[in-house]
Amino acid sequence: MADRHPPGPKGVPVLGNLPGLGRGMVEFMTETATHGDIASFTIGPTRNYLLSSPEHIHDVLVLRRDKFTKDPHDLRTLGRWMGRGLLTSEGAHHRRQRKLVQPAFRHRRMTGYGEIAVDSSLRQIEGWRSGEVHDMHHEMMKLTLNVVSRAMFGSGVSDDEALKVQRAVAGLQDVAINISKFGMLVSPWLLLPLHQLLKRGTRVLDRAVMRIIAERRASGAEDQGDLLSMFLTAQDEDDGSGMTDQQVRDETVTIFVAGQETTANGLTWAWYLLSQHPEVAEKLGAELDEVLGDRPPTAEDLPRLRYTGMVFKEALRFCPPAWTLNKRTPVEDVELGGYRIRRGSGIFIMPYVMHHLERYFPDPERFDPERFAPEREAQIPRYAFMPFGGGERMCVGAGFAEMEAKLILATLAQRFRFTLEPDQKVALKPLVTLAPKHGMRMRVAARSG
Ligand code: HEM
Repeated sequence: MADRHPPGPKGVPVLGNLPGLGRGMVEFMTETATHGDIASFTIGPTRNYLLSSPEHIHDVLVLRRDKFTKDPHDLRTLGRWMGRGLLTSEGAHHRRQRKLVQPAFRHRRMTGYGEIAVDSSLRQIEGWRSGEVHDMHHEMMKLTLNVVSRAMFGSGVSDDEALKVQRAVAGLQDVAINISKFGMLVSPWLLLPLHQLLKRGTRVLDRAVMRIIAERRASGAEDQGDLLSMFLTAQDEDDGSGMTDQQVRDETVTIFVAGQETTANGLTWAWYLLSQHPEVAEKLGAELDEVLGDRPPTAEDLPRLRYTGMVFKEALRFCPPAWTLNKRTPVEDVELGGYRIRRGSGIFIMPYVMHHLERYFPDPERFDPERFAPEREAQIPRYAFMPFGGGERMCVGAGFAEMEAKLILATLAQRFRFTLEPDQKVALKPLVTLAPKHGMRMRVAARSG
């Protein structure tokens, strides 16, 4: 096992590659991947590795998953307000929670969530008229928040109560992003006001979610077809135990965090890419006319909306909302690709980087849904395309997200065409998810009229 480091971009003394990263993380990582299947770089004293071969990724996420964890520092920071839900837990606790949460996303429950996605879309665009300009990023954020909230709480929770949870989660996400952004630059005590905001916000969120849980438990209502019902009645098949109120709270908050912005950004990029490729938008419209005519789509239509599915997959390839997985770290020294990787170093697995590798996606900067025609999709190796991650930490909501996004795409594209406003600047903003930096203002035109 070699003790030398894998190749990588040159850094500067003390700071290592921090200046390069500061100039743009997506660009830096894309360049780093050109150094090899395992490339290395440093952030201050910490050595980090970027994996860009499906084999190494499979090794870390699946074959030797027990040798790697999500970065404990990141888990602690997020856990302070998100608690110990699926995203922020590890080991036995994670495995148990995953078993309890997963059934809420089983196939047969999807029809109901699909109805919510279509109904919410129709309500949101009800007043839209040809010639109006809408910021599609803002619109998609609002829509997916509404969908996730209705799927979570069903109709048993008033709009007012759901809104309190939505606002509290959004506020906490902003504070948490600022803490991690400024945490690298200023001394910790300067961040105290932000930490206090986080504490206060968490109390507000806890009160709102706990009240909803208490009301639902007190009502004795059985399965109402929503995620909350599933969480409250979930039982561990080994010992029959269920989730405590705290666990239900943590998983609820996790679903709001993991399930809204990701889908919203995936859809926003899809609208942008469609606006730049009128021939694709045309073909999409033709499929919707043929399969649906004038009626709104349902989850049962999805197998026949093949091109719609290909368009969404290619949008996820081109601009994966989860552009990087949570950083992993080995729990002990390990060997990977002939190199010794020390315990505590950082391991980066980045869907964005994988999705733009020429060897798997020829001419990667070209938007081309035909890559996902069934016979061609079968040639793409697992982990070359990985918008939802992989292994036991793979997105638990992947099926939900795909169904929701395709139904939203179908509902809106059936009725409108979207053109980018000429003065709209388009750039990537890679924070927790890959957002558009300047919003996405688009002019709408009714298709039938
Ligand atoms: C296009 C939309 C989405 C994308 C691209 C996406 C992507 C991902 C990825 C890549 C991970 C793995 C992170 C890692 O391993 O570091 C993940 C985890 C997760 N996602 Fe999603 N997601 C999406 C939508 C959703 C939705 C709609 C929900 C719930 C309704 C959801 C719930 C979760 C949860 C709970 C986890 C943690 C799973 C675990 O660790 O066991 N996601 N997601």
